[in-house]
Amino acid sequence: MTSSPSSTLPYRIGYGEDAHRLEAGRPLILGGVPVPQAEAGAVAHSDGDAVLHAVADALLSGLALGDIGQYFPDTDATWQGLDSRLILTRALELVQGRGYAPVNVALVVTLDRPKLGPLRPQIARSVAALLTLPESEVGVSFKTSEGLAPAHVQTRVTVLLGRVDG
Ligand SMILES: Nc1ccn([C@@H]2O[C@H](COP(=O)(O)O)[C@@H](O)[C@H]2O)c(=O)n1
Ligand SMILES: C[C@@]1(CO)OP(=O)(O)OP(=O)(O)OC[C@H]1O
Repeated sequence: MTSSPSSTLPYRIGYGEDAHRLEAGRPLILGGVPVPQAEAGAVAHSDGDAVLHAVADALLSGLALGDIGQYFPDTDATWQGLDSRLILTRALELVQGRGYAPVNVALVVTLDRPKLGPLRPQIARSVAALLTLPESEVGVSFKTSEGLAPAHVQTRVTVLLGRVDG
């Protein structure tokens, strides 16, 4: 897959984003957490978890390892309905294999409805657990699109990667 020269920098920044169209009658999963109040869910090849896709892309980008579409092509039926927690776990393994680990994560979900505030602790806890980070190192923000993109979910993520000694 994508190869990058080995890095010895103490820290590296990663950035990722993902968007999915929303359609009625589908489940909405964000950060590995089902959103029970959602009237519409993501149209996607996998389970459509825009949070986990963006976090995984942020990890990969921090080390110039490409993006999740290269590792999990949406042309491959193997990944149909894939649990996106596996995508994030794979991205984390790749980063760890290069001698880095996430230090903290900041993510912003843009979604008009429903309100996600009540799920903030669950989403932070779920993402943190997948990254083996304390919950306090995962910042979760929510924004509406102010009606500009009502049938759309988007996530933007920054991650700080730190070199692991030894
Ligand atoms: N799906 C969402 C979107 C936003 N929130 C919270 O609402 C507040 C206002 O959001 P604006 O986009 O209008 O600035 C803010 O506190 C968000 O956390 C939400 O809970 N769920
Ligand atoms: C996850 C993959 C693969 O199932 O598909 P989607 O669920 O459609 O998600 P996206 O973020 O558009 O792209 C990455 C894909 O290759």
